[in-house]
Amino acid sequence: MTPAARQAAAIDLLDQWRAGRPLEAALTTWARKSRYAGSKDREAVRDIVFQAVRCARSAAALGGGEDGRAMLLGLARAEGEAPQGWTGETYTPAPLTAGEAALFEAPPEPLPRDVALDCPAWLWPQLERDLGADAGATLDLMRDRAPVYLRVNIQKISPEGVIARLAQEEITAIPHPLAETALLITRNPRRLRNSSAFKEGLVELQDLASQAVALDFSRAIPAGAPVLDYCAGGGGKSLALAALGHRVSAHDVSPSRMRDIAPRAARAGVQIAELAAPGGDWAAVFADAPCSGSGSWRRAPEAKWSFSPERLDELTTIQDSILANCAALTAADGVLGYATCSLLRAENEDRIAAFLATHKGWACLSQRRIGPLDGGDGFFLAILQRG
Ligand SMILES: C[S@@+](CC[C@H](N)C(=O)[O-])C[C@H]1O[C@@H](n2cnc3c(N)ncnc32)[C@H](O)[C@@H]1O
Repeated sequence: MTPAARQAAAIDLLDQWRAGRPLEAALTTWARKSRYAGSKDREAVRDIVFQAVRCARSAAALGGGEDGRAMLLGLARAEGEAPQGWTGETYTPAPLTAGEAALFEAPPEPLPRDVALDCPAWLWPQLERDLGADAGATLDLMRDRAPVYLRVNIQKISPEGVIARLAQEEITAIPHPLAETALLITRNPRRLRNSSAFKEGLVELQDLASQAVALDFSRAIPAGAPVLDYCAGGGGKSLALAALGHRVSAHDVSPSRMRDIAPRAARAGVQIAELAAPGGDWAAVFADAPCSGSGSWRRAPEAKWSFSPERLDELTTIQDSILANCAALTAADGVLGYATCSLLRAENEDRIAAFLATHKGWACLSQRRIGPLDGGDGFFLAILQRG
């Protein structure tokens, strides 16, 4: 496919997204129907679509409309160059109209700050308050794709060993100071899933901040302590904690979300029990609570635009009840870790304050925020202890 033909496909997919279709579903159907599209074409179309969604507000403002065509014109205008090859022939977009061509005759006018930062209008005052001096730089960074990190399974191999193994398959990775298990992939990240190191369970794909949070929680509890991972989902934190030597039991309100845990654990060479209805007194409970996901909007940019004040209210209620449930499962002197991948105080520090106000005998030992400026997703971790 030519670059213009890839853009035509992206325009169609963005129109479907604007009409309410989830991006992944639209991309999957397109890839299935477009037998002429090779793997490089599929990757390129996906990259264009995701970049346009990350920058949906500024792209629409610069492109003069909300549809996919206007969004791509807006992205092109931000780059300072009119799109090439839009002739209307051989599956390319129609030529620019006079009005569209005029957009490229003058430099773009300055946009309001929240539009330029591609932040939902209602959320900007909160994020500006919660992130303080880092608000602009954080949101600006989140207008681009996220770096790819892997977690070294240190039970099986050292980071240096992984770097050498991956180099044989032309994948380059370098350490990151935020987490000793983390390597940043600097070349050929898309090859990782097919690499022998991945297939042999020597590495997992996992964001830097998730790894830092697992390491922090592990350090806050006795070495090898059993852990109840109360919101285990696909098992990212369960696997990271198991690889740090903990005996992990996983639970999720939706057991089907845990279906990947068994094969991932088998690949990593660890055991993780799955509990439908956990009970008892746990010395360590970890709650990676459902949240806005605002710290990972680079990876899941649709969520940025579908998030709403009503959903935030729903989430904070769920987060409070998860904290209360986990507190009831924690033994005397036990430790409870509460984590989110949210940038919002309302889902983080405010939830801990509300918990402490209603749970006597509990103390907060530490709270840590990790931001995209640190290199990975945004994350929050509070370590609580029952007295
Ligand atoms: C942020 S995700 C977990 C991600 C996972 N820990 C990982 O590292 O891959 C949050 C999970 O919480 C689960 N969840 C939502 N409400 C819950 C509840 N009331 N009790 C337990 N789990 C819940 C969701 O099904 C979802 O899988």
